[in-house]
Amino acid sequence: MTIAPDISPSPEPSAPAEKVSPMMEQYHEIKAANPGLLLFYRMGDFYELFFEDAEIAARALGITLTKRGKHKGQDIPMCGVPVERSDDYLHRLIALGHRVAVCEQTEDPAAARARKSVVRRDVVRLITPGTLTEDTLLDARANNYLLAIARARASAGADRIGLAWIDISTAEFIVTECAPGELAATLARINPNEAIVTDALYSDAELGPLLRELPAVTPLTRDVFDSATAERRLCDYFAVSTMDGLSAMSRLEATAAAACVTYIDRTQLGKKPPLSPPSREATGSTMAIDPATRANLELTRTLSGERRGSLLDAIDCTVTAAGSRLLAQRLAAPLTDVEQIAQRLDAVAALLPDPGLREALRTTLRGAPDMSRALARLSVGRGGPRDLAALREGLRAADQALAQLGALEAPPKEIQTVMAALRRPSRELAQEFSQALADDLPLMKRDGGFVREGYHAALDETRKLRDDSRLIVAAMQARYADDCGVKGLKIRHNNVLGYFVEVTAQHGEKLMAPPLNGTFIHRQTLAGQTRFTTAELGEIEAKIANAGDRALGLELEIFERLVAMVQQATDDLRAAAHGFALLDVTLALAKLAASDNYVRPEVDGSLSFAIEGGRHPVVEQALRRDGQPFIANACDLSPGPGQQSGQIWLITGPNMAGKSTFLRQNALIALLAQIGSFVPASRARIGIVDRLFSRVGAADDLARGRSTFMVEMVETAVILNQASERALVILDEIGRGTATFDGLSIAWAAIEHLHESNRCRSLFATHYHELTALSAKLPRLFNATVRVKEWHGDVVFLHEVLPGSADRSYGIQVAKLAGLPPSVITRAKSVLAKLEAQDRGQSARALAEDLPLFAVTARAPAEPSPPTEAEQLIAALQALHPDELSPREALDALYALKAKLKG
Ligand SMILES: Nc1ncnc2c1ncn2[C@@H]1O[C@H](COP(=O)(O)OP(=O)(O)OP(=O)(O)O)[C@@H](O)[C@H]1O
Repeated sequence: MTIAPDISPSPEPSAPAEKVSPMMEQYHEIKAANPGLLLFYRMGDFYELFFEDAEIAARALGITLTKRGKHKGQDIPMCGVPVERSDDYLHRLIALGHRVAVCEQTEDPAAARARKSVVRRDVVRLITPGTLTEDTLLDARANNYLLAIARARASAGADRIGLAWIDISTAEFIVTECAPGELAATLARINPNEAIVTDALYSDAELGPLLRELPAVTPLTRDVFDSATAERRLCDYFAVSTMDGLSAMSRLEATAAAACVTYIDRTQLGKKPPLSPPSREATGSTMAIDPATRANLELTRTLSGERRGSLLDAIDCTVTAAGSRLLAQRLAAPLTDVEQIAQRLDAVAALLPDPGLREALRTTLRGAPDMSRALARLSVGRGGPRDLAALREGLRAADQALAQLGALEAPPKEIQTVMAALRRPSRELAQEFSQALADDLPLMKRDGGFVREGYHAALDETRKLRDDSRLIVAAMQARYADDCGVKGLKIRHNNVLGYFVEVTAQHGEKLMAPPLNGTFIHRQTLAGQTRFTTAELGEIEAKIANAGDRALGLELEIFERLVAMVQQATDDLRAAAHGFALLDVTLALAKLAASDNYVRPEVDGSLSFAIEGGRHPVVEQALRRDGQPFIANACDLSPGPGQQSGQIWLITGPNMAGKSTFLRQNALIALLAQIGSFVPASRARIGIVDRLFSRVGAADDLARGRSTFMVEMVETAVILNQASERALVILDEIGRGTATFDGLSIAWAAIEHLHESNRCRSLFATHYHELTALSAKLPRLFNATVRVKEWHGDVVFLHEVLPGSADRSYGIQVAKLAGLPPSVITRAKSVLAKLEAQDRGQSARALAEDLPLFAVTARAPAEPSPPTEAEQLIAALQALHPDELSPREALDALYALKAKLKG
């Protein structure tokens, strides 16, 4: 989805002849300064939207569209949302990919009235999907990324893409580069909430459609992506004179990174949320998983879009939101570095044997609030007292966790990292917070009452005055009644007179006569009462009225002082917050390993893939809930003796036997191993997988105008074109979306290609039993089948994967189980009997012997002819990047081109 085209520019300024109200004039001015954003224009207790904004918001929020006045003779459409419920509405607009400018009244309306002009207003913040910090607008368990995408053009096919992504709610900042062909997988991995790109990239024929599928894309002008000023903008943001000491980045990565900080600067209106220095993700350091594979394997969402039932849901035993976010990040980006994976596994292994320690630590973590998000809010001035308390509780929890971790004899490296991180923040901060903050805290600092009694003497005194006002007035009333000898004398308060003394009319005379009239000043005579003030009452009144304001003022000062202390300690606090997340994930994986009986995988640089007793992590849990066992199965795709490449298993077997489950479980085991988790198996040895491909099931993609079969072929094409030896490929029923022989032929050729060209470890499930004949020709192709038993004409699923091939699909038996009418079942059986008489298997075996191997014809590339002069010139021109040339270099390049022409 995209936003910019949704929101037309503000209405044109009206013709001078037409009278525009000052308010509308102000509206237009502010709107014009914030193009592409919905303007929330504050009017009293409402944010109002006008013109197209109102129409968009009314449609998106389902609220009433009304009118207010006229503009150029036309009604002005308007809709409004109440300020106190605006978070709700903002949340919905942001979720739809809109961006909002919040415009507040910046002066007291009374002041404007006195000036006889419109209330001053200003945009106080821009809210966009990728730059949120408010808890109410964020999903606690997911990261909220803003992603900038920059492109460097190069000669044909060698373009590069630079990416930088930031979660300002947690300060994470990462950069990397990829090839355009890898962009889809990279976007799927990062899963940004908002992307910013140049106008050119946004409308690029090849990459534009990919970008427009993201939840929100904002095209921006070139200056934001200007590589020449990138370093300077980054330096400005981090207040350093060179980025060299902070981060090593390519020019392209720096361009994307600078675009991110510029956009943040703009949306936060100059406030600079603290960010970690950009950390560079080395190309190839994570397992590449394209969007189709992620969807097919249901990593974070099921195919129907829910978290429940996904792998993440099944393995997420974290107890904190930050832990849950980190686990999701790890799942999105499994590692390819053996050493790093081993470190994570060591940490899980260290926490595995002691369930008591694990539970104690998890209890501690449950009490540790989301420090990183509290920190981010405080640093952009949007934090409240509860954010300070979150840091206080976090530091307490850090001490507790450190004491508990002390029980580990030799903590492995990752746990040592956690411990070092938890030790970083100074404990004085925690002490100060404990002394300063009350037990019950208001959400907003402006509500006051968050500073603990006894922390600040002047505040205590002021509060006493405010709180004791009733007692003081009551005492005065008693004294006055006594002095005047008027029992019924009362001190009352209203907005006109403030505090005043009131007596019945019959006593009024007495107070107006000497000597009492020296003290009591007559103010008002009503039908039955007479009212007076006194100098003393006036003084007390001023004190009481000011006391409330002063108490709040003092509290706000204290708040700012505490926030300044936090800002000093931001890096340490952030490190501690990350330490908690790391600990939470490690504990969660240890708990999972213990409760679901997972083993530590051996991960190395080989091409092995040997799983014993493998299970599907999600299906196993689901079956367990129903009291059913999961049948464990082995899988070995490792190169056989004397072989250089991994094997392909061709799995045949009846419907419902468990083929898809088997395929997916092996992909998921590889993935879990490489995020550093134990795996659902009795033994697993996995040589690093650099890319995971899966083509499972079929779904129409009508939104993109592709039929089921087209989707299937597009995804298969990606695999056959891109999978290298280190990939793991899962193909389920390729070719089933078309006529039998077309499908069989495609599946046949695809297997040959995988075997001869890709040479990667693969699992291929099919109902085309004819394909099993291929194993006779392809030495690394291995037939396996899922066993069933036939019993009184019905089929019993055993879910055991064994060597060999199935002779039939038992489709009709499964259809019977599904409740197809008996007449249809009987008819289907007789049709099947006729078809089987034709014995397709026989002819396929013959075919396998007759056909020359695919590779022989397909792999020999045609000899390329030498490039012509024109082609050479074109290539030289394509290799030139005018933006990156000095005038001198440009001139030289021109001479060189001329020389080529002459030559
Ligand atoms: N190893 C297993 N142990 C226990 N139950 C299993 C196992 N594998 C699969 N099942 C059960 O069998 C059901 C069907 O499995 P699956 O979808 O993998 O079959 P399939 O062979 O791919 O079927 P089809 O060919 O019709 O697509 C699963 O939903 C699961 O409940």
